[in-house]
Amino acid sequence: MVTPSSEELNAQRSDFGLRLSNSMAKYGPLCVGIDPHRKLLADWGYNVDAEGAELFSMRMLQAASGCAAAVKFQTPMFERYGSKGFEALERVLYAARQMGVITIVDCLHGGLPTTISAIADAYFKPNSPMLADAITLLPYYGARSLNGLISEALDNGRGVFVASLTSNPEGMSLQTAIRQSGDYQGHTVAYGIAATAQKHNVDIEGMGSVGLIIGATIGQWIQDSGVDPSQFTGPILSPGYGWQGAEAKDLKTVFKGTRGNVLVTVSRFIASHGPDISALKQATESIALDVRQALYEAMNEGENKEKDGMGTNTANENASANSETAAVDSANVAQGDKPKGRLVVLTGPAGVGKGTVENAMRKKHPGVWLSVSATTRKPRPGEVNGVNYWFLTDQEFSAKENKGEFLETALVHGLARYGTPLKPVQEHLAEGVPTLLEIDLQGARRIKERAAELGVDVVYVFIAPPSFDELVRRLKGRGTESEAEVNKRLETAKVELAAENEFDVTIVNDNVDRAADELWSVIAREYGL
Ligand SMILES: Nc1ncnc2c1ncn2[C@@H]1O[C@H](COP(=O)(O)OP(=O)(O)OP(=O)(O)O)[C@@H](O)[C@H]1O
Ligand SMILES: Nc1nc2c(ncn2[C@@H]2O[C@H](COP(=O)(O)O)[C@@H](O)[C@H]2O)c(=O)[nH]1
Repeated sequence: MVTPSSEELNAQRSDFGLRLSNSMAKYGPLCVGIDPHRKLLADWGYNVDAEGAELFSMRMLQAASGCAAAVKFQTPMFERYGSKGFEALERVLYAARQMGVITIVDCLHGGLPTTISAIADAYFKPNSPMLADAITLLPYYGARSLNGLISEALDNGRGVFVASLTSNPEGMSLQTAIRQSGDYQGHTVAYGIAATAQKHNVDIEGMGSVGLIIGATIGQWIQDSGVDPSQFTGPILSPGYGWQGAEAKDLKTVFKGTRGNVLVTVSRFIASHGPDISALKQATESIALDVRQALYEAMNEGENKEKDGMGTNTANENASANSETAAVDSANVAQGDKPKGRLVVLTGPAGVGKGTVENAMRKKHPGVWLSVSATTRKPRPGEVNGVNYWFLTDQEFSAKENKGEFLETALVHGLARYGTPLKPVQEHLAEGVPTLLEIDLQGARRIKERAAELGVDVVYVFIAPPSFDELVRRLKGRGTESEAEVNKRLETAKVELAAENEFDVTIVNDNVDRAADELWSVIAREYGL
């Protein structure tokens, strides 16, 4: 008899952990929270009832499909409408299954084993009315009280997320309390919960199906809890990003050294861009890139962790849970002796597709860091401060310029000022992180003048359109500028096109994927990747 290899066994798995890690490898670490708050329904012009909640949810689902790894529904937002609310949730879950979107039902159930075993019938069985890929659980009847329900989930290829570290201050004092007896005596309550959950994941290659909930806002409290997310091999669901106050730096603090198993939920920030579907999609894509970048950096902080008391594998041994490309990039980028590559400066006429190409490239290679410029122009719908640009007033911009905080600045199209913050560029280059700027021709020329003085080596890349007519078509088709602004940009474009020979490399953007691959090959060559 031929014994199947672990790869073959893994390929046969149809469990939640594998489905989710495949989805995260494809779409990144974002989970769209679908929470039909009453205020959002009113803002979107919907009735504040079960029907409004359903319409809202269907639209959010549409925005998330193809942009996020999973969606999460908060049951109280449906339950408030009684049986009609549950019917709405059933229909939305059905739609998600038809669309192939992974669903998490945030019902936070917990209780005595005999009582909560009924929950398996509600969510895990093939003919369950609200069949979901995973649900959330509260472990405060004791983490082992959940074992029966977890077994039912695993037997049906489903998963669970057990609340471990929530972000409310009162929750923290409870969760960091020291256990007085029993298993994990002397450890915190949260540690015991995490260690009990981890036991279900130990023999699984890659990401397990029993996850934890760890709030992104807990910051340094993570240390008091004794829980080390980098040692956990199930998925970690992390609420609190954006609206509730957590930023990229918080993800880095809490999830230092994790290996691609953190799923960040964002809800109100995305919903606030609705109901327009393209604005919702754009907001989802922006935040997805932001989260991906922050978690990638978190992954690289905390390399070489040793085994800890949870008896789990080390972070590096669990790299297989990670997205393929991120793992490859990390192996190459995060080594001790990092090559110091040249700064990559990307320029091209307005509307040629610089942003589109560079986004496509970074989706495949999240290890590339894109500088976030400052600008005095107003945000477009869906643009996010700190993600697309730092949106500054004229006074704020001038103050920073006077303090020498910019590598370069320019008045672009005679309409607004733009500038590259100097310090983050220097820091990323010093760490050997592939560093990319997307700036206009004046900025590129200014960098040429200053590069030697700053000790920065630069490779200049020009993105060209297949033809001028196509450039006009793209610029007008984008629909984000008035006719006067489009004309202004086309004027600048003529000057920029004439400067192509000042650049080291030209990439013709006739096809986004191909141009993105070309851009990556320039970066890979520069940084020895
Ligand atoms: N290869 C391509 N084929 C067809 N359309 C494209 C291609 N690349 C980008 N586009 C489209 O062209 C428009 C402009 O793209 P994008 O906003 O990325 O340009 P940009 O160069 O970053 O602009 P700006 O200089 O104003 O920042 C968008 O609508 C985008 O979808
Ligand atoms: N010189 C700089 N140019 C920049 C910077 N950031 C962006 N840009 C360029 O401005 C135009 C317009 O951009 P848009 O987002 O308003 O359409 C485009 O050509 C960008 O490349 C910067 O920091 N410095």
